[in-house]
Amino acid sequence: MKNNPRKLLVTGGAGYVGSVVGAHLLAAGHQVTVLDDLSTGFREGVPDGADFVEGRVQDAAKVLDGSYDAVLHFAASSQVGESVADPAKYWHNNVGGTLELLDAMRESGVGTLVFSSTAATYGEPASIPITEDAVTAPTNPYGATKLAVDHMISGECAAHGLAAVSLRYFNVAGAYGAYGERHQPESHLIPLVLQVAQGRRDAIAVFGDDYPTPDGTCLRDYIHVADLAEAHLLALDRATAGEHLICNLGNGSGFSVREVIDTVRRVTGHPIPETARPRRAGDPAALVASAQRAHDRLGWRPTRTDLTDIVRDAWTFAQSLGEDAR
Ligand SMILES: O=c1ccn([C@@H]2O[C@H](COP(=O)(O)OP(=O)(O)O[C@H]3O[C@H](CO)[C@H](O)[C@H](O)[C@H]3O)[C@@H](O)[C@H]2O)c(=O)[nH]1
Repeated sequence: MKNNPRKLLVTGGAGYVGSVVGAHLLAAGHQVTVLDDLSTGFREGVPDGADFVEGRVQDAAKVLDGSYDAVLHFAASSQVGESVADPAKYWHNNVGGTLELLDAMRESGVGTLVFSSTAATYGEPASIPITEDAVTAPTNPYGATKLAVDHMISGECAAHGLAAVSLRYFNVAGAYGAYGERHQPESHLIPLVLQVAQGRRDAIAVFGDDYPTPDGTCLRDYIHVADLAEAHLLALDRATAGEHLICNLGNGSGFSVREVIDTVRRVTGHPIPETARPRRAGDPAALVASAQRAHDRLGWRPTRTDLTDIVRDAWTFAQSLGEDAR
């Protein structure tokens, strides 16, 4: 139990990362209200013990009644491909929604924000590992909208003394108890490979095997969602009035698409057939984080860095979903 329990609004707390962070906040003794419109989240994702308000981020003013200490903001549209096909949806939901949230926070006197940002704000990296000083040149509207929100938050910190931390996630994976990854449609590598192991797909498509990487497939920095959650609790404690701290969250090591597939083979015992496909548009060859700043400023160190452990937790969660919930 924490010595200073706080009253927190968690937007998007019925989604993958929001539900896991919400569960960690509750376990630490905080009081949590989840605001989620269930457009991509699930009612069962709202962590046990949280209050739940079904609504959009734009409804935050109706919830923030002057009694809240901080907001953790996860609600967003987050599919890269969809953002290319329907950019306006991303500018409305991610930028427009956050603008209204920031207004509501200012008007009700909430002085602390932890924001779910992304590696997609950097675009194609000039070098790896990627530090927070790297050029931000997003290659799709999803990344552009998240970067725009980071700029909006910086302005609030400078003008009105908001205490804010943006956490730039690399490839979030794994599960935490009853809370895990469940997108519809699914586009992320690990849940898709697990669907093959469950017999729900015939094979996994490998998007490109001619990248300049050791085995020709893309390298990504997979970070366990429970490690990610712990960084949010630290960010909440360390946020400082008037400062916008931006920290990358990753393990600092890259795993290839082939290594992920091999790990799923080992964990599940399934042969996992592959089909070679062309490169997916906009995929950088390698995205690996430097999380040095998160260590220095938040005191954060990931502890579940073994890909086998990440895949095993995701597999346990995938198997826990009933047929109708998949
Ligand atoms: O069926 C698939 C799905 C993915 N991949 C490959 O697996 C790797 C990981 O792909 P994901 O879609 O799981 O993850 P991304 O790296 O594309 O996405 C991550 O980075 C994005 C920004 O670049 C967003 O932030 C997104 O939310 C985050 O999960 C990529 O090389 C991709 O090409 C395949 O080979 N086959």
